Amino acid sequence: MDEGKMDENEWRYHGEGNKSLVVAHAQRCVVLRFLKFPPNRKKTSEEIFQHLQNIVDFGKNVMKEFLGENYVHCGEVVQLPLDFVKQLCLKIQCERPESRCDKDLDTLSGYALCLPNLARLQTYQFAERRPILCVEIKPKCGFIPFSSDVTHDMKHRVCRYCMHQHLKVATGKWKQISKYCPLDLYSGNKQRMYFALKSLLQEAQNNLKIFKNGELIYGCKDARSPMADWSELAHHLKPFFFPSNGLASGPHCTRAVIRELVRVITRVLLSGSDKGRAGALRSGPGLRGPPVCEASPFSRSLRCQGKNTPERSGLPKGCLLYKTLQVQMLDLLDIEGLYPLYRRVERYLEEFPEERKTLQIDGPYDEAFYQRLLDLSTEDDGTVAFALTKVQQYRVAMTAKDCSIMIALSPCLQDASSDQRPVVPSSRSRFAFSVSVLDLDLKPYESIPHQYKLDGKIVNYYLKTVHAKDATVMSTRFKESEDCTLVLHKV
Ligand SMILES: O=P(O)(O)O[C@@H]1[C@@H](OP(=O)(O)O)[C@H](OP(=O)(O)O)[C@H](O)[C@H](OP(=O)(O)O)[C@H]1OP(=O)(O)O
Ligand SMILES: Nc1ncnc2c1ncn2[C@@H]1O[C@H](COP(=O)(O)OP(=O)(O)OP(=O)(O)O)[C@@H](O)[C@H]1O
Repeated sequence: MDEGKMDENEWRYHGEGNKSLVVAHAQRCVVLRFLKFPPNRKKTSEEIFQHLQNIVDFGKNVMKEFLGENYVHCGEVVQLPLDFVKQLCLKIQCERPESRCDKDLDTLSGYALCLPNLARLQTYQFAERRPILCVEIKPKCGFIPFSSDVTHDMKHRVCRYCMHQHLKVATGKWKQISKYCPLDLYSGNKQRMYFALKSLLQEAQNNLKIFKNGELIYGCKDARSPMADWSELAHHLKPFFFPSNGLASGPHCTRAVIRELVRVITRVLLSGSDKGRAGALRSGPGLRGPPVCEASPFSRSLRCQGKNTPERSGLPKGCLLYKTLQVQMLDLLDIEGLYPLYRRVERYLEEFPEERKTLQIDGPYDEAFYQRLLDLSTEDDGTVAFALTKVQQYRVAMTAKDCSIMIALSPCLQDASSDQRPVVPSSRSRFAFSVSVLDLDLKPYESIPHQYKLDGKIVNYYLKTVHAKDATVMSTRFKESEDCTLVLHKV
């Protein structure tokens, strides 16, 4: 990229989250990722540069190690002309969802991250002529805490995502409770994974987006977004899954197309070679905690039918979901066990503020930082060193609980080789695919007290309002017979 000759008209708004905003180049397969801040939050250009460089270093030295070279794209920090950034900011403002406009794009430093556009197959530098479908999933935390520091029994039975849903609906963030449960997606059991993916398609919230040729065609910006339209989605997807077949339109076609999509995504999620050092964590967290969440409609429906709980995770060890789960499980103590250790580090820093640098609280995220994450002992010897290791592991785990997985699918031409990229078959076509992870920014040390308070709020709200009315909730969630229909489909 020639930073000297930047033209805002060559870039389009692509998407944003709570902390960054992304624009995509119209022709080339690259994006620029800018940081966002609340208005009046003054950060120097040097601080912003350092923040971005930390993101790159953390990706390179930690996440690539855990998740594997092929899945992680760190990008590089670029310096852009300030005039270009200001014009770009004005140009895209009207496309930003209102709910995200509480923060402004950083137009003062001129720094951004340049990354491959993961909504297209990233092995090519230039946009391919072949159509590309991309599914982005933010799976969230895939396990139930196993720590003995947990004080509410409910946290050992219902996962955080399912509990948090109720608070989110009560506060107006989303309109309705999703049937998605991360434990179903991470189960490795195909039926549970189908159910999880279908639930995401029904109620995408911020957990699912679909792009066609880099354009968002499915996803939900906020609670005011219109209801998801499956027939419109199927219309977009039909040429991918039934390319030369005159499948009639209508509900039958919609169902067939959605089913193909769900099957292909499941296969891709279960694929993968065992590269990366998540294995370094295998002797540690392992598969602990209950295998199902009591609030998941899938497990509830099995119980309704008098069937046993489904089997424990069958995720293949090489797949990205497995590796992500291993990193999430670095949260060995749960926030309840971690918070006192955070307080210990805080007290130490109050006494010796100059030590903040030595403790690598704000980086550098280098090889030494990575090596310390591999110490999985939970025996507290009362030292600051022990507390610090657990705090840093918690931050890394929280990062893995909030990252997104991008799956890019490109139809293979009949009998053509796929340029050595992996291929996934569907019933009427084949796709070359790539899987990547995004949003691997290490969670800040300062967010720990917020996590502690939020955890209490989520559990208390669930206990007070939902669990008390459990019988009612259960009957409403099971009015729709399709919950069971999916379970009964042969895989
Ligand atoms: O706490 P959670 O689980 O609600 O996660 C937050 C996300 O909300 P979600 O529940 O996924 O809708 C939240 O996503 P949204 O802004 O709601 O789309 C952010 O990802 C937030 O991370 P950060 O503070 O921007 O680094 C996330 O905060 P962290 O907890 O990961 O720091
Ligand atoms: N390299 C990329 N290629 C294509 N799209 C991307 C890329 N990076 C980010 N995006 C898109 O931009 C959106 C916002 O990016 P990201 O999730 O990194 O924002 P964030 O503000 O850090 O998120 P959060 O709200 O979780 O803190 C993503 O959901 C994704 O759709």
